[in-house]
Amino acid sequence: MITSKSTQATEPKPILVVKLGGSMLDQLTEAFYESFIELQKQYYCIIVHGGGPAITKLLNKLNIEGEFHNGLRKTNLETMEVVEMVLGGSVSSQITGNLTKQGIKAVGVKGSEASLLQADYLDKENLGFVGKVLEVDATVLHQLLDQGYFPVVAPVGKTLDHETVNINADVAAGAIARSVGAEKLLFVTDVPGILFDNEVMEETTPAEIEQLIEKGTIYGGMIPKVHSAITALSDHLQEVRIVSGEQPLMEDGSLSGTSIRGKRKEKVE
Ligand SMILES: Nc1ncnc2c1ncn2[C@@H]1O[C@H](COP(=O)(O)OP(=O)(O)O)[C@@H](O)[C@H]1O
Ligand SMILES: CC(=O)N[C@@H](CCC(=O)OP(=O)(O)O)C(=O)O
Repeated sequence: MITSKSTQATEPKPILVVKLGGSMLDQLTEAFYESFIELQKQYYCIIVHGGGPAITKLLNKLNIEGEFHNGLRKTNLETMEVVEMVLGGSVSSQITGNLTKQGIKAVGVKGSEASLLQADYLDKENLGFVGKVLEVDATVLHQLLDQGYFPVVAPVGKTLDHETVNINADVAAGAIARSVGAEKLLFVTDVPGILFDNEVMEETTPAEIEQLIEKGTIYGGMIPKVHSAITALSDHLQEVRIVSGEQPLMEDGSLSGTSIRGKRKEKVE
């Protein structure tokens, strides 16, 4: 006999958005995934994941050339098919599978579905099917959270002409955090925080970050992370953290890595 189990709407809690970097995905331990059990007692949790290395691996296997411009993958139609397959398929399943093992009701959601990530081309001529976020319709996320599910979002978007586009996962995470009114945003990556002279900076500000980028201390994949962090900061979301995926996340999600706080400048993209 088929039995059905309905879920109950849960009590109001703040929202925590966690961006899982592709750099770290294969190294995340069971203890790391287990930490979401505790985190869920305090927060509604949403994961937005990357998967750059997994995309590159499959492109290489298929002998499709990859090319990056300023950290963004040039994406033609053929590449886009692989991006969607990897992010919305294998990577999403890897994460939801690991959460499910912990008894968490994880559900994979593609940003291109349910109007979640409405996008436009960032620079169609030079980058092809790479998107920038125009608008986030977070209804599907709120519905899932209300019903006790844990959304795991793949960073692909849909343009007004109904094409699927590839969105940098840091950018997608920042946009989603702002749209859902998250109280906390964590970027989980392969370094213990923002490094300065080989030391982890415990805290920094948008103004200091701009100087560190100018000096070349912050470069490469850390740039979209800090820019997305700065863009996400608001009266509601007063702190963003960049943390390592090597340890389980702390229960209050705040005890390690680099804390970014402070007012953002008017126009940081
Ligand atoms: N100041 C910095 N501190 C730490 N990491 C930095 C810094 N500047 C650049 N990086 C680079 O950023 C990388 C993390 O970004 P990225 O590779 O895109 O990871 P992810 O896949 O987690 O998004 C680090 O591995 C490091 O090489
Ligand atoms: C436009 C663009 O570059 N998209 C990224 C999407 C995945 C991503 O951002 O993954 P990480 O977080 O692992 O870097 C890409 O194709 O690699």
